[in-house]
Amino acid sequence: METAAPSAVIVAIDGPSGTGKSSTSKAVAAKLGLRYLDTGAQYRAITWWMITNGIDTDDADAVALAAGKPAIVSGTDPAAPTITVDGVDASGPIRTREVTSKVSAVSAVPEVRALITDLQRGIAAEAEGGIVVEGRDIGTTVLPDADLKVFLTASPEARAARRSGELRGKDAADVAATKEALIKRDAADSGRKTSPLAKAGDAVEVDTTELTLEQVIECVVTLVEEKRAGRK
Ligand SMILES: Nc1ncnc2c1ncn2[C@@H]1O[C@H](COP(=O)(O)OP(=O)(O)OP(=O)(O)O)[C@@H](O)[C@H]1O
Ligand SMILES: Nc1ccn([C@@H]2O[C@H](COP(=O)(O)O)[C@@H](O)[C@H]2O)c(=O)n1
Repeated sequence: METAAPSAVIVAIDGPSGTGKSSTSKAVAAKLGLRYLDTGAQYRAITWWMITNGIDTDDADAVALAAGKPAIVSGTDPAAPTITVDGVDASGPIRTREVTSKVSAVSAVPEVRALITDLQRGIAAEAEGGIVVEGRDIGTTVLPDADLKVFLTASPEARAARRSGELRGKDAADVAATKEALIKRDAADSGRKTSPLAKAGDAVEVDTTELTLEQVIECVVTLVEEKRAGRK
């Protein structure tokens, strides 16, 4: 499926929640003139549509039956990524706590994964200059022939502190609750049967716990440049 132009580079960035996938991928894509795809936003979008349309997100059969109904469109400009559902801007609604708590159940449904995976492969194939695609199963399932695969990690403590700081300031109770929620989501994402969160065998693992965001971006940019140089 990866049929972009010969000079194009396809980069897959996977990892658990809060490891810095979105921030890193957007910045790397912007620096290198590549497109950017946030696949988590697509799973959040279909989850938001299920909730809005009264589908019980714990009922896998009902979710599977409805999965083909919403039209999900992702804009891949790293400076201004967009996501719409049936033509409606969903970028705000997909970030609510309700969607975050239900997205793992919806994304575990094989029919949902099949549809979203097709969508992702189509977007990658159309990105003539190349693309950075971030998610949980990009290197293992969606784009197994990606030119570069990166798997970001960070300690649960670092990830919770980052997320809590983002929400309301670094209160100890917030950090503990956030840590529990992200561990629970990672366990669900890693434990599902269909394309679970996993590091591809040929992915480069980068532990970001002690790194600044700028250092992680620089590290990935260097890895992409090394790949490009090796292809000349
Ligand atoms: N190396 C880092 N050091 C400090 N803060 C970071 C670092 N990387 C990312 N962050 C911050 O951590 C938060 C989470 O980052 P980001 O949204 O990029 O993670 P993610 O892996 O895409 O998360 P999710 O999978 O939950 O969407 C953001 O506020 C981001 O600015
Ligand atoms: N390739 C992917 C990407 C995401 N998911 C599911 O979506 C959830 C939300 O992802 P965020 O990156 O926006 O936090 C995530 O917890 C997964 O359930 C996925 O399955 N595959």
